[in-house]
Amino acid sequence: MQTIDNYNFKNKKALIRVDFNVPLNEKFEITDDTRMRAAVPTIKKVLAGGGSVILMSHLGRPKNGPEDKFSLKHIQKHLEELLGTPVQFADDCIGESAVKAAADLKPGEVLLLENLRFYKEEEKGDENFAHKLASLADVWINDAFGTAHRAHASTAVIAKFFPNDKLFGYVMQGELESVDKVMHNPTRPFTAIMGGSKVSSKIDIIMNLMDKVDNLILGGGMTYTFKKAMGGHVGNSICEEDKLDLALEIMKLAEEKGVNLVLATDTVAADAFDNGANTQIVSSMEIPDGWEGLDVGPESIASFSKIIEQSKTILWNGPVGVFEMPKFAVGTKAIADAIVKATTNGAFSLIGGGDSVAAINQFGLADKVSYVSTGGGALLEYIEGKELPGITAIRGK
Ligand SMILES: Nc1ncnc2c1ncn2[C@@H]1O[C@H](COP(=O)(O)OP(=O)(O)O)[C@@H](O)[C@H]1O
Ligand SMILES: O=C(OP(=O)(O)O)[C@H](O)COP(=O)(O)O
Repeated sequence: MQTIDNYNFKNKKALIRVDFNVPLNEKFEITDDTRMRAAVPTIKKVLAGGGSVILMSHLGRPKNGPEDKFSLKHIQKHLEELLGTPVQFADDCIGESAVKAAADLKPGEVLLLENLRFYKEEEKGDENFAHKLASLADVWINDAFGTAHRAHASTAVIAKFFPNDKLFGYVMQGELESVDKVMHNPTRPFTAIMGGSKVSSKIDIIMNLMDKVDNLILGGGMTYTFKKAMGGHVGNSICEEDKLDLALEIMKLAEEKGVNLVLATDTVAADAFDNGANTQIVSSMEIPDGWEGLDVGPESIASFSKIIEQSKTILWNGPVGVFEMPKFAVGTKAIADAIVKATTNGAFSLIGGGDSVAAINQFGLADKVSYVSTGGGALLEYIEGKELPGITAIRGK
């Protein structure tokens, strides 16, 4: 199989689908460039091999054609800094300016195309649009893991125009290797920590993990749906009343499959959803009226940490408290610390999902775990066992 490592890029134009969908502030400054930094090795590999690079990406979700706030020109300068080389910019992705800039591109040069989603054909997976993109280059590299769950023109449909010249980039390779290691070949014990606000948004993953993990730690807002289902009193805590039966079903399934399902036993309850709220530590089964659980308590932190530190494979998705407020970030920080400790002792740890990645970055611990995914929705769908169009386009079914 052709890979980015054995492909001969000499004098070839490589069209790389990257996920440069980075957050920008009101001054159009990049507030988190993780996805851009991740793409650098693939770009450098092509350049070092004597090829030229044409980068294409979406940014945000423009709905009505070109709009300055969604223009990729906002990231051009920072990309030049990351690559240490000039980056040309075409103000279109398929029109005359793109065609001319691509045709004039010399080995060693980099061209960034304008936002793909300025054309509705991108999200529609339009074949003619994909063909126009494909005509710009000799080889297509998909390195947009964060967008691999979208069957769009540039992420999937375009593959048919490169039957012998389609490759995964290093981001894709790294993500797939990490998830496969965790999901198909875990060293045991394997512990998954699932947090976040609702059980309904995590149910498919929980079910898929049930056949694979030894320990399943459930934290965050979803805890209270379980506690209520068990006959507890959850006060004002977030709780999905229509998912009580589902919670009981999950507990029963865990028992049948021999999975050690671990829920918080104590909770940091607050009298308001506010960093300045009054707090008290209470049993997760007995949260007083007028109070809501916003973080796990010290007893839960101790039991979660012990399990995590003894694990050899760890998957973490979703904060176990409202970590955006410092007062309720203690549990999530403790999880991160335990994962770092386990990793230092030889465990393989994969962190993914928008908010858990934001949390690990906020704590400055991203480089102390084995792998931090660049995918949010894409990673979750992959862990759920779904087929991702951006992967199938290259690997086949
Ligand atoms: N006890 C809680 N009550 C309310 N919200 C919570 C609680 N614990 C965590 N959350 C919230 O859950 C959100 C993350 O949920 P989710 O999107 O499912 O996670 P991820 O993005 O990591 O997949 C965070 O904004 C966090 O504040
Ligand atoms: O940021 C992204 O996904 P994520 O918010 O799930 O991490 C990707 O760039 C995909 O964007 P989309 O969800 O607008 O298709």
